[in-house]
Amino acid sequence: MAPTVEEVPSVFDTILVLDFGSQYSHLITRRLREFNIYAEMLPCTQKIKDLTWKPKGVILSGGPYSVYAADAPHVDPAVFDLNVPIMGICYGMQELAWLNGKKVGRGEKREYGPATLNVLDQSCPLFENVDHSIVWMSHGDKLHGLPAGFKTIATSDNSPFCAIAHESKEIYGIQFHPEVTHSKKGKILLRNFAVSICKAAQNWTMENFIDTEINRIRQLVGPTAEVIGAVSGGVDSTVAAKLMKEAIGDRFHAIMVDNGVLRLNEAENVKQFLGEGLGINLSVIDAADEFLTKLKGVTDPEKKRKIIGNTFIHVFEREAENIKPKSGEEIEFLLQGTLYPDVIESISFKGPSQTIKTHHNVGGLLENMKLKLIEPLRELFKDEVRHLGELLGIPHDLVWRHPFPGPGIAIRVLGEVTREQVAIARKADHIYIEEIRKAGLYNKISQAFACLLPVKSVGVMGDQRTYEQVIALRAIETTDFMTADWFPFEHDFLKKVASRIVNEVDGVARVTYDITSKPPATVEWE
Ligand SMILES: Nc1ncnc2c1ncn2[C@@H]1O[C@H](COP(=O)(O)OP(=O)(O)OP(=O)(O)O)[C@@H](O)[C@H]1O
Ligand SMILES: O=c1[nH]c(=O)c2[nH+]cn([C@@H]3O[C@H](COP(=O)(O)O)[C@@H](O)[C@H]3O)c2[nH]1
Ligand SMILES: NC(=O)CC[C@H](N)C(=O)O
Ligand SMILES: [Mg+2]
Repeated sequence: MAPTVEEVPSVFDTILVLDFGSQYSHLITRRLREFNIYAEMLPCTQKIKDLTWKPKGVILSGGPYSVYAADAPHVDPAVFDLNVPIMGICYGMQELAWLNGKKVGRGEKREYGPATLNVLDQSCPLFENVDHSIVWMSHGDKLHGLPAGFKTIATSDNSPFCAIAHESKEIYGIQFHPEVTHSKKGKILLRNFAVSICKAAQNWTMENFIDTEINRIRQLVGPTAEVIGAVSGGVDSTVAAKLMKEAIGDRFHAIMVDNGVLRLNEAENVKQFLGEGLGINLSVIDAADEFLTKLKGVTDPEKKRKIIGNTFIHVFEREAENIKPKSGEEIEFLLQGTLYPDVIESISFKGPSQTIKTHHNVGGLLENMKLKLIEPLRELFKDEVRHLGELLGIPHDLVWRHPFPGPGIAIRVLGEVTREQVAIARKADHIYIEEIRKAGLYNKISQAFACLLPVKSVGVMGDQRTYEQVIALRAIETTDFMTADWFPFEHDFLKKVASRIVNEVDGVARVTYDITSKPPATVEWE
């Protein structure tokens, strides 16, 4: 059967995760996908009648609210008319109880941390191979009695209703969080729910996704229309571009903007590995002067970010006008490398969070350009994108590159960004990364780079006094870039890098290593 142009959930069996705002909600989706079941998260306010696909099962996530509060969010009751298995986790279970008798209230004591699961009903398919395991609790409210039509299927010391099940329907509630790794057998429990209870097929593999997605793109774009896209040489845009190339060949036009704050030799490298190596139809636009002129005299980090973001859009739009489609028609589509975490962020049921810094890339083009958007990676997490990249034959080193921010070295040169300052930061960064690679550490580190600080310091070289700037090195380990810890290099490694940078980079007299985690710091310095 040929896949239709509908979304992925129409092609793969899908578990719907309704998000009540727990910090762990997206992990439920992750865990399910780890055993090849496609899962998609939508806000708890999702109207079931607006779904264009039918889930194989539904999970109600945890959340920070109390179900009995006046402003607490509640699930669309139509979810019960889908007649598919439902499982509530923490808030999700309390919601099931609230809807069936309102026996939920504040617990005498809050419960954060480990508990031992004591299964009462061993015949329950949810608990195959999970009895007596450690589960993770994080709640202050609890059930004060059994909801109508339910029975207790597991207890723990502090939770007499640790897990409940409906007497006749496939509806379950669990007080603990199976999605966090501290729940030792949580993943097995989630699999039991999805596979044994929901009967979801375990066919969500990147191999299957490639075929589905290429077909989807071809049907969406049709036989003649053409597509443009911004590519940076980063992982996401390269994988998206390669997928487009596989789907529609030269009808895809990639544009790379050399904004003057890219890594050393980056534009030439990208031209080579994307253009020649992967056969992608690529134009590299040298807009360095334009960017650097606009950045002249600007030192405020947010101002720099805004200038770069706006200039990106400006240059991209101008260059898109210059692309002459083979068909003679107008370009119809714009490719974007949006990933699932971006989607989650925009749908998450959490309300606005504070802006720490404005992340700027080539976004916000759509309205002006009247282009239709194609986002082939919007269902994928970063590691899935990397796996996809490997399967598409993109070289390993490229697939595993550290992320590089859109504003580039401009946010790594503190203070005013000039050609000279960029050149210093670039050289130092190049040496640092080269040494990291030589030491076999590149893949152990999530991201590493050098920053140029706008301070001068006294040194002595060849009996001469020097008075030059300072380079700060940063290397972090993280899984999601939301929190991060600094990487514990051996002292000899740091010694070698520092010595090379001071010796080889004119304008630098001193090197420091940044040992701040995120929070309280961020990954980038600006
Ligand atoms: N110099 C550039 N030229 C053209 N497009 C760019 C440039 N820098 C960023 N972009 C666009 O902004 C998007 C987002 O940047 P982002 O850094 O998040 O992704 P990436 O560069 O593709 O991958 P990575 O996370 O590995 O750096 C890119 O996918 C690309 O479309
Ligand atoms: O594409 C991007 N455009 C940006 O404007 C931007 N700012 C930060 N980053 C990257 O995001 C991650 C977290 O960075 P921060 O802790 O500094 O916010 C790190 O990986 C940063 O490199 C950006 N990426
Ligand atoms: N983690 C949760 O879902 C917590 C649910 C609810 N807010 C409680 O404290 O019990
Ligand atoms: Mg990037």
